[in-house]
Amino acid sequence: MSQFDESKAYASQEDVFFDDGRETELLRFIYDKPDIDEIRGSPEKVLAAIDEYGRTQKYLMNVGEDKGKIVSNLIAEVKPQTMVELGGYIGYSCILFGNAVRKAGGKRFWSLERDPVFGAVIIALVSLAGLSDVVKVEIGSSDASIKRLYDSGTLKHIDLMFLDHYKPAYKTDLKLCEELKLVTPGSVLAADNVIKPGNPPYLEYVRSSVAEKREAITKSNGESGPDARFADKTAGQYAKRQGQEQLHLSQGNPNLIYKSELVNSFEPTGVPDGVEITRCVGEES
Ligand SMILES: C[S@@+](CC[C@H](N)C(=O)[O-])C[C@H]1O[C@@H](n2cnc3c(N)ncnc32)[C@H](O)[C@@H]1O
Repeated sequence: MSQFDESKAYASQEDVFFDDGRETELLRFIYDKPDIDEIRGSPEKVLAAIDEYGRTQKYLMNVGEDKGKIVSNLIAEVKPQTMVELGGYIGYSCILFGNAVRKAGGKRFWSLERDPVFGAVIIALVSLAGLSDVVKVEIGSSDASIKRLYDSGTLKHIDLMFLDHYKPAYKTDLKLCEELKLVTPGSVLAADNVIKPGNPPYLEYVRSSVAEKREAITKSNGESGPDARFADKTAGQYAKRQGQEQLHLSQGNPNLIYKSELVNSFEPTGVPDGVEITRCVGEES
């Protein structure tokens, strides 16, 4: 793993680090820039302006340059026709990966974001970056959005999925995608924040054998709340707006065979983190 370049570190993460007005402040920061006309139509310049805000103004919970590069390289390798991200925030990963999907010849990048204000910021910045032809933003809870897009025939298969939303929902949303056959052999998953704050239930699931997953179904207790292994802060991250979270319960498809590896990297602040890259390589009958 390469060293973190401290000169590009974001401001440190505060106790309250999102949903305090900084997301709309970011829009003003970018649109007030004297070179706004040169930023228009350039994904790279929009990303640079977001990074400048994160470094000089306030922390933003973006994937950042280092982990972003891992997923961008994966996009160049997988060449997804359709990529889905769970959790868009202000659109950093959406612009970075939507641009990479377009460059790789892909057709669609879906950003599923629950918060309507964050969703509006994503739409504004995607438009500024000139990516509205490839990127579509779906506002609503990820499980409901996945089902809605599937039911309408809009989303038929996921070639590559970036998971970066409510940590306890990584596993439950993956199982929903398996059940709907959106994730099948050939699909690839990239899960953020598997070190900070960590995601033991998700890592256990994608690293399990088919036999272990079949066995786990027989022991499932049908609870719809977050797994007890998550810290309270992680389990309650969105409690201000959501109250008690309800997770979609699905048996998924335990017969899918995954090959999974951790790639170590850094948060944009320089704090160590990692991305779990999981490839669905087959299905047992
Ligand atoms: C870490 S941020 C995403 C950062 C973004 N991927 C990036 O790197 O630029 C997590 C986002 O997930 C959203 N979110 C949380 N739970 C969600 C859910 N169940 N469905 C959709 N979005 C969700 C939050 O509102 C927040 O904007």
